[in-house]
Amino acid sequence: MLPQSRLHLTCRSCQAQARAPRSYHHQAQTVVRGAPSPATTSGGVGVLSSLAEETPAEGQEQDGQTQMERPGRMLLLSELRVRNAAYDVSLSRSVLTWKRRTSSTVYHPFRPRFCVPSFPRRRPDPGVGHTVSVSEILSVREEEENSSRRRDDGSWKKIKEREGKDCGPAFTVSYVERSPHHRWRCAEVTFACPEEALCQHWVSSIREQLATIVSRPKRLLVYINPYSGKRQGKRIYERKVAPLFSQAGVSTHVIVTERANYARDHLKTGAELQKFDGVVCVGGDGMFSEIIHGLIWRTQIDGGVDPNCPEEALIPCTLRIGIIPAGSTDCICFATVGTNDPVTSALHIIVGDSQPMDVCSVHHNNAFLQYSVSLLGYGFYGDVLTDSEKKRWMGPARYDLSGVKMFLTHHYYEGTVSYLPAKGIMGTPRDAARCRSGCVVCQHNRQLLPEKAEMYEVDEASGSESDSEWRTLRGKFLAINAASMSCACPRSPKGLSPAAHLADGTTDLILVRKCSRFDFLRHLLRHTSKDDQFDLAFVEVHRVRRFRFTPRHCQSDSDLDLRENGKHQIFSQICRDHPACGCAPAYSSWNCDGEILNHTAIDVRVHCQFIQLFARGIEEPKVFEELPNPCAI
Ligand SMILES: CCCCCCCCCCCCC/C=C/[C@@H](O)[C@H](COP(=O)(O)O)NC(=O)CCCCCCCCCCCCCCC
Ligand SMILES: Nc1ncnc2c1ncn2[C@@H]1O[C@H](COP(=O)(O)OP(=O)(O)O)[C@@H](O)[C@H]1O
Ligand SMILES: [Ca+2]
Repeated sequence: MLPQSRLHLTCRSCQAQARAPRSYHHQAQTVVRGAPSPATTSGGVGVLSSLAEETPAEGQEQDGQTQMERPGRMLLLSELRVRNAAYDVSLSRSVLTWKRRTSSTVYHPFRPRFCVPSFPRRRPDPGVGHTVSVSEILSVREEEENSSRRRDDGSWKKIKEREGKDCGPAFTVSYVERSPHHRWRCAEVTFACPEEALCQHWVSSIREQLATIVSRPKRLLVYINPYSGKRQGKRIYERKVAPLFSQAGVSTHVIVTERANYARDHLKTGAELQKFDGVVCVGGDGMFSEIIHGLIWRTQIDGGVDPNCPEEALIPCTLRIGIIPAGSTDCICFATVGTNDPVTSALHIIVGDSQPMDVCSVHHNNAFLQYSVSLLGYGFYGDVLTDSEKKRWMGPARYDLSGVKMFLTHHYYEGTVSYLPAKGIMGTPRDAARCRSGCVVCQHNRQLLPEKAEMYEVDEASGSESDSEWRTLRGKFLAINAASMSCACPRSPKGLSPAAHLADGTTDLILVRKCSRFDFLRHLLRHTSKDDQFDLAFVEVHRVRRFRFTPRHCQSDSDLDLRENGKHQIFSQICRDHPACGCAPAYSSWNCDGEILNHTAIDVRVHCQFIQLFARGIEEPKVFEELPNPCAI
């Protein structure tokens, strides 16, 4: 028998205050159509019944709205206790809300105060409510009497001690709480119930809502590089990530890599990918690079496409990839989540976030070399990487030491850059606006691309006319960088190209021409300040769909003449016939997401939204009303 203690309610449908049972919910159809149901007109009293009875089937959702568009559609409402204080707790399809009862509390179920965490944290106000999106609930569990739970510090504490008294039946909800600097934490709140049956009903109702979120992964394939960064990958995963996955009911198959390219090769041939909802890599950008190479390759082979052929329309990868940052730069994680924090990344994976990302394919003489999602850098960044590989034992600091060394060396490199500007798109590399969660620029520019065909393929098909679209620059450069996303990282929180987009089908080609050391330092320093690193006479930046680079030593004078006539196809010809191409150690190399390319004459094209990450892009800080949450752990 269910508890029948009573609760004051005001129903928006009937505007009548009623004395209702402690557990109350509207008839679903009444709320959908905005008309009072027989139950509500006769006093706003509903009875506790199973969710299956009250939840309309898909076909009944006639207005076509999403769950989030109907936050007020209540499924459950009860008076429960949190830390021995009375709260009105409600569950709708989209939010879980709990609000402290005061003597004057009159419940307004359709006017919740949205109280997502605010910063800085303010003193708790007992009258304030808490609202958590169902999509950000991680798990719910029923507390056993006298049960104990492991704390973050590894010790155990009794639930009863926590509640301060014998609390009877109780359930605990774990959910995402936002902390400063885009970090997410797992918070918990325990609700004490007057009856076991009510407790079970709450637990099963929340679980049923969670089960409707189909985007959440259930099985993950995890690769750990034990040598990434400060060699803490395994420890980070075991201590910080695995417990969260297990708490959220995500099963994992964990593989610790035994050599470079172990994960890539396993994905290419061995992994039973149909068994998994996603792949997680624990490591740095180099490890992520391994994962995408394996996955992209496998997707093409499974789809009957030749991954080596530059003219083939490649099949995008649908299996999402999660990054647990444990590397030296971790710029792919930082630029897609906003922070390099393993717990935050794990929570984005658990809630089933999706973020599409552009991928550049790099070819040399029509032969596939590598994919890139972050930085393709020749000159300065290529040399920093080459030099730093010898200092791997130093960990992440190797980049700073090699950076200073290469800055002092002050080499310049001659070559020719041709590029196909991205036309008709929204956004430029000099925009003040940034690519953020739900970016409209990425959505808009994706729609500009013809279905199943990238822009460059269309250009090639149209023959000589598209040649006129190409622009060619020749000169002496300190650095040639292509940033397919901002490349924000702790060293440069705004990144190499702050206005670049994660998924707009373009890359920002940054050319730093030969200049003095002093000027180059000014340019570098601006990566760490608010000043515009492109606002210098020797720096230019272009948003492009495709580009080619040929170093000076790969070109003959006659080749240069030919190219000036617009025959850019000559690039591959020159390189094939020139024995010195790309191999001479006296010249720079390309840094491709932290891997050194074997060739220097390259042809790069962007594949719009080619892979999917367990991320949502960087969230804009929001002004929230309040959320001091005394229950957060
Ligand atoms: C004077 C300070 C200047 C700071 C300039 C910082 C610019 C940083 C831009 C970083 C872009 C990073 C793009 C990502 C690359 C990663 O894919 C890739 C692989 O990552 P992983 O090891 O995790 O696998 N990482 C990298 O290639 C590392 C690039 C790091 C470059 C650091 C450069 C430091 C430059 C210091 C110059 C100091 C001059 C001082 C003169 C007195
Ligand atoms: N078990 C392993 N032993 C040695 N190298 C590995 C192993 N697993 C992966 N690698 C390679 O280590 C390199 C660096 O990995 P990454 O995770 O990016 O660390 P970091 O950020 O410190 O550079 C990558 O090129 C990757 O292919
Ligand atoms: Ca891009």
